[in-house]
Amino acid sequence: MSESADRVVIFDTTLRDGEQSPGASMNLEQKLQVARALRDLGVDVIEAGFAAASPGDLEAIRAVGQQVEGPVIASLARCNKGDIDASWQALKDAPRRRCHVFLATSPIHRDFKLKMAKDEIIKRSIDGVKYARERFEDVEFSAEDSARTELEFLAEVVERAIEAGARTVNIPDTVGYALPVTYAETIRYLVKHVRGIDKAIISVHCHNDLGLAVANSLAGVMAGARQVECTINGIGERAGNASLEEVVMAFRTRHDVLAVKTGVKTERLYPTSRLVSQVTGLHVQRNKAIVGQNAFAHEAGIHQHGMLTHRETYEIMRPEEVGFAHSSLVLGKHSGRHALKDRLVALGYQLDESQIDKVFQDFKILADKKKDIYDADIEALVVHGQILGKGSVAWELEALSTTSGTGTLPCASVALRAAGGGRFQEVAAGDGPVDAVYRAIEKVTGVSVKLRDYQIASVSTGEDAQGEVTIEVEHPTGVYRGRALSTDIIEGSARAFLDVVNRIALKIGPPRESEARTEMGTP
Ligand SMILES: CC(=O)SCCNC(=O)CCNC(=O)[C@H](O)C(C)(C)COP(=O)(O)OP(=O)(O)OC[C@H]1O[C@@H](n2cnc3c(N)ncnc32)[C@H](O)[C@@H]1OP(=O)(O)O
Ligand SMILES: CC(C)C(=O)C(=O)O
Repeated sequence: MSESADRVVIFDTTLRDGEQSPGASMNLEQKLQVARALRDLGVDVIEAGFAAASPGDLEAIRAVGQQVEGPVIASLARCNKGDIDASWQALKDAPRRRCHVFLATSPIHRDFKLKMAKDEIIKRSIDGVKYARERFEDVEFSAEDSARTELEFLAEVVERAIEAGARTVNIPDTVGYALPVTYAETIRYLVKHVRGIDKAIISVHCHNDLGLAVANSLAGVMAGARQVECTINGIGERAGNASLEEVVMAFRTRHDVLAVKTGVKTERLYPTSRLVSQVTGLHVQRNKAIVGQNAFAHEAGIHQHGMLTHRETYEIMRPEEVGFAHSSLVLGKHSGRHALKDRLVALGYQLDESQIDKVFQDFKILADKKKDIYDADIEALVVHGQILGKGSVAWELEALSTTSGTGTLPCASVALRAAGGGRFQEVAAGDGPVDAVYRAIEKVTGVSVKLRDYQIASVSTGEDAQGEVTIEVEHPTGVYRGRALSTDIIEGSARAFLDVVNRIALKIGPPRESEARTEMGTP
């Protein structure tokens, strides 16, 4: 851990305070998986749990302590021998370990919860830190509910904890009550009034009950704190803790003002966020800063136009910095012509201005009805007649029959009508009836593709339920998606395939006369 004055220690408590989010409990394997990801992310301290909470938590802390090398591994403990002994049991074989003891200091906790007078709090804190120091070199003391504690008393407790051997003194805003200005005042007060404060690192631990956890943490750092306790995705008790990714990216993006650094490899933020979300089952809201699905997505036309001219008009961070693949311009009802034109070009369409105007009009009508506009929707607007005329559908399904069953080779016979006139038919065998149909269509059209994804879903109920077939294929000219609805799943599969073939035909031009196909008489 660097000792330089501008280095902030990142103390991750996803596995302890984060796990206190209702429903987020993790088993040993899951804790190990997250701990390894936190190590790869580059955090300095991992609080792996509360050893006295349960035998399972003790074992998980032990496993993390022994198997995850690099960061300091911490266990939380109340100021009592049992909790500290449990922490020692968990961490005695860990190469880098910390015991984190805590005791509440605020009047409301003293009077109602602990029923202890001020002098008892001081004695219990000193005893706890000293007992922990008999085993652990590295002891942190937290004055729980610091933000609602009388400043003079808080300073006294902190001073005595440092004298007793605490190397880190944590000043938690346990219930998220502080404001940036008051929290900064508290930290400044301690810096000024606690004798021996320079022997310890001041730590901040902020909860998000008023949505101020990150702002308060930053204010604390600006006032002199050099450790931030935080969690991935901001998970934690009640409204959560300060979000690690937000704190770290604020330091990085506003280094001009905050002037501190961390050891976090920011490009690991997004993958770590995804992992924690999967393991805990706690979804990340779409508009969550840094790691939400919308964090680098732009829908409004004016913003999209800005992004197309210069990314920094609407982005203060690069998505790659936090492990996102790229920014996205999402097409929707607020999008403008610039973004639509850009997408059309990306999809391979060379349309003139009047054609773009027409697509734009149709696009706005569609966007009023449909929340998400996919590339396939844009392609459908262009392909299905409105822009390039009915004749742009190169192939239409005329007839289809299949045979399949146990012990027989699945076969299909497909007849298609070509846009330029003529009815063509082919038969083919395949691994199943759908595969046979696809091979027959390939033979008729001369368009050969690699199927990447095939999905069928029921879109209604009952015996006449419609099946929606969606497919994704790879062709030398690109990746295409097709979709079709039918009560007959083989027919739906054929139509989805033709949807794709027609998109490809639009790009590569109409079928050549020389292509080998069997023309049939019109019935
Ligand atoms: C702000 C925070 O996030 S603090 C961490 C909170 N996390 C947790 O509580 C999760 C793990 N906790 C647990 O599994 C259980 O609460 C245990 C095993 C630790 C304790 O369980 P129990 O012994 O049944 O006690 P219970 O939780 O009901 O009550 C807490 C007891 O600890 C005492 N206590 C609370 N904080 C402290 C402290 N920092 N130091 C010493 N004693 C404390 C309370 O006064 C109460 O004592 P009592 O039993 O003599 O009345
Ligand atoms: C134990 C301390 C650090 C805590 O979690 C809090 O006060 O919120």
